[in-house]
Amino acid sequence: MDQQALLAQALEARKRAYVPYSRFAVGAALLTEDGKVYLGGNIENAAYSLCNCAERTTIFKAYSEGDRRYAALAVAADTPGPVSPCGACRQVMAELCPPDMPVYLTNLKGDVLETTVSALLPGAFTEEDLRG
Ligand SMILES: O=c1ccn([C@H]2C[C@H](O)[C@@H](CO)O2)c(=O)[nH]1
Ligand SMILES: [Zn+2]
Repeated sequence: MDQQALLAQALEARKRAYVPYSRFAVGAALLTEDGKVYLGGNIENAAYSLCNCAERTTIFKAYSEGDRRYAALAVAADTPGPVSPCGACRQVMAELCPPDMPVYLTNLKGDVLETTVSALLPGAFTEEDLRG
């Protein structure tokens, strides 16, 4: 699956968002090394701090289904430029995805930014930092 197809899946995933509070739907599509695609949207809550981003919904879905090797992630939202994943999602990507994994960011206008997990969070806190 190429970049364009994965981005199309991320746009499709926006339909899975539950966003009664922000009305800001985000979609993410995670491609596994086996060629499977997991979709997820952001899931909000009346207790606002419990809102879960599309990126984490998708990565957690894949991980908890036993799919643990990922090839690429695409994210889509209605933003002026390519959507910018929040810090929490960058940290989760740094933990569960390969550092050089491509991340494709887009918006409804078709702007695309191709980056990587490590570029999104330089100097990430990792498991290694827990060793004294
Ligand atoms: O990259 C992002 C940025 C924001 N959100 C969600 C969180 C919240 O539900 C809404 C507004 O921040 O968008 C995502 O899902 N992904
Ligand atoms: Zn996030």
